[in-house]
Amino acid sequence: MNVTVLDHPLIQHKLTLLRDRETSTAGFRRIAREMSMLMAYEVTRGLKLEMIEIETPLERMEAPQLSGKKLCFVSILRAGNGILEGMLDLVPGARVGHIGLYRDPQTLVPVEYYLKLPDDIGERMVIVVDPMLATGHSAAAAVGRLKQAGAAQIRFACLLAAPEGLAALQAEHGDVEVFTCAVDRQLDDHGYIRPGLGDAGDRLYGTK
Ligand SMILES: O=P(O)(O)OC[C@H]1O[C@H](OP(=O)(O)OP(=O)(O)O)[C@H](O)[C@@H]1O
Ligand SMILES: O=c1cc[nH]c(=O)[nH]1
Ligand SMILES: [Mg+2]
Repeated sequence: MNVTVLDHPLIQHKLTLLRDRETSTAGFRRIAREMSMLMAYEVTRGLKLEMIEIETPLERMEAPQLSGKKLCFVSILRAGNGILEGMLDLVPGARVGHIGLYRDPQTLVPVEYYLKLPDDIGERMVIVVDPMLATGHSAAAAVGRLKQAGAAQIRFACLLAAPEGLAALQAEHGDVEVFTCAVDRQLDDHGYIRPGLGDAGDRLYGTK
């Protein structure tokens, strides 16, 4: 399976803080932002470079810069925004798309309510961000939409994944590389990741 677990000690330490039920809303938001900066560093590791000529204060030299069009983050609203901001701290020139999806609590089927993407998304590397990959239905729906819009090179970055969600995303979109900070044990009967961190949106925005 095309899955990378981000095992950097700082990421793992911060994930433990996020999981802890005692972590406040403000703390959760801050730590998610810190973690996503570290995640962006790992997810962008394979970006291509090209050499350009520059002048230092002392001499001319050839130096590397990122080649091609700027990458595009796509945030799955609303919880995706909790890890988008840290990624933008690290890659401030990135383009950003938004897809609004919520899981129907009874059926766990994602319902789309918003879509706004850059026109030229087909020419960019796309990194979809959402803290949770549970059943995988939201991620698969978002990736399907992006492919319809022409996106060809797609990665998915999350804080936590369930084995069931990874398998579902892989079955539908085997070309998508997934980056996650941990793969947890299982989903429960309500589609929550166990042991998990609870409802990411509610913890980010204090709605429960
Ligand atoms: O893999 P799945 O089973 O589809 O579940 C994961 C989705 O559930 C959460 O969003 P939610 O629907 O709670 O919406 P929110 O971000 O608005 O809180 C989460 O942020 C994912 O988008
Ligand atoms: O555990 C889960 C599953 C889906 N969405 C969440 O926010 N948490
Ligand atoms: Mg939620």
